[in-house]
Amino acid sequence: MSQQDPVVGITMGSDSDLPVMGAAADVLETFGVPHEVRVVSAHRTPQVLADYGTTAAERGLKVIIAGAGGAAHLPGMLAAFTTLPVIGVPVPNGALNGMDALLSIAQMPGGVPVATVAIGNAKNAGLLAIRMLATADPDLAEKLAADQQAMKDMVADKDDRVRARYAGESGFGFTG
Ligand SMILES: Nc1c(C(=O)O)ncn1[C@@H]1O[C@H](COP(=O)(O)O)[C@@H](O)[C@H]1O
Repeated sequence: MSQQDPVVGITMGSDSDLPVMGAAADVLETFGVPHEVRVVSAHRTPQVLADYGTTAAERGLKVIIAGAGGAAHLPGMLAAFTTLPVIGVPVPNGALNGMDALLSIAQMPGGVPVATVAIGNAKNAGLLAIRMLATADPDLAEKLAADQQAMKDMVADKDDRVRARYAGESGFGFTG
């Protein structure tokens, strides 16, 4: 397999999901994880979905991310066609703003698991895929650890600024 062969497949039910799903591609790009991005629909292109799911592992994919809105059957149907881990992203749209997609994706029958992230949180889907890959990739695990440390530093910074702003105002002897 060449260096550039995708190991993560990002799929979505429509190109209208792209503004949300782009965040998954962005985080994979940042971590240097080869990925592909496809529009695949359980309802509108069922045969393409079946082909994608059945060939994903033999094409070298390790994880599939699937985002869909409304009656979101894409992640579950992909999970039915493959043994690869599937991460579902409920895309917010329409009258129910993602609640429908969240329940469609999370409420899978026993035996066909789909990992589900929060409504619209494609970034976490990307990060979860990276965590899965990192279990067998020490370089990637190191990058994840550095990213986590940067987040800790950022929050510590915020804490410093908030504490400085309210220092001496608490009246409860708040010294932390
Ligand atoms: N939920 C699904 C599936 C599927 O689950 O296979 N295919 C398309 N869709 C969703 O329909 C919404 C509206 O799509 P359009 O914007 O194309 O009308 C999108 O959020 C898409 O994910």
